[in-house]
Amino acid sequence: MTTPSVRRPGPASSRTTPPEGAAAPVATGPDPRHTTERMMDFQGCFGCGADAADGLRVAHRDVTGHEVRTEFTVREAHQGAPGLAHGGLLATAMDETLGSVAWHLGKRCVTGRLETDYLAPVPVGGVLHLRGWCTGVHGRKVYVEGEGRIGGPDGPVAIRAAGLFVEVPEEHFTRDRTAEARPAAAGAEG
Ligand SMILES: CCCCCCCCCC(=O)SCCNC(=O)CCNC(=O)[C@H](O)C(C)(C)COP(=O)(O)OP(=O)(O)OC[C@H]1O[C@@H](n2cnc3c(N)ncnc32)[C@H](O)[C@@H]1OP(=O)(O)O
Repeated sequence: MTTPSVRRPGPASSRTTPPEGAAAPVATGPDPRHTTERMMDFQGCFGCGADAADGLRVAHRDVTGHEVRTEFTVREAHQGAPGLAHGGLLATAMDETLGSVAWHLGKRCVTGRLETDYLAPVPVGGVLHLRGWCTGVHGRKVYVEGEGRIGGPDGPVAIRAAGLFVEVPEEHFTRDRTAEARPAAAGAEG
């Protein structure tokens, strides 16, 4: 008797697949991280920032065209089950990598949607080799896919992902959101 193979579709759903008419990825300007002093000085990112004491310290290794390579070293503090990386943190490392693809294309983006498939556990002490690439651009929407491999850049795939990143103005990061963050008044409609 042959064992039926498990069907593993690609990571992208209809919401993370570029629609008909989407443009091929082309850089439309400099990386917005390098265009203002505020961004150039910013090291607080939980994904990659040197000033984020408890951050993941995802290391950006290489950019080729619309493809980015990073590495995430899994430490004890990143455990979910004993000895293994927490899936949410692996998704964060992937978010960092895929988001960076959009920024390298000159697009100041935030994550609108992130989809992940977990194919193999990632052990503490291991290095996840991540790769993200753009699959298309449609208006403000940047479509990105990625994978993370263990044991080396050509090792087995442990995680796959697809994301939709949405371009926002600089004001998205500078606006005073204090009032929005306050608890809603008692009796107010949600
Ligand atoms: C320092 C640099 C670091 C670089 C790496 C960064 C990695 C980390 C990235 C992050 O963690 S970002 C933080 C997490 N994400 C957020 O906080 C985003 C919160 N959401 C929003 O702010 C807004 O919902 C958003 C800006 C995404 C969209 O709101 P808008 O009012 O600007 O636009 P709109 O809602 O009209 O959506 C624009 C288009 O995107 C589509 N869209 C938005 N969210 C979607 C979604 N979730 N699924 C599918 N489509 C979506 C939407 O349908 C629409 O499509 P069309 O143009 O075809 O009409």
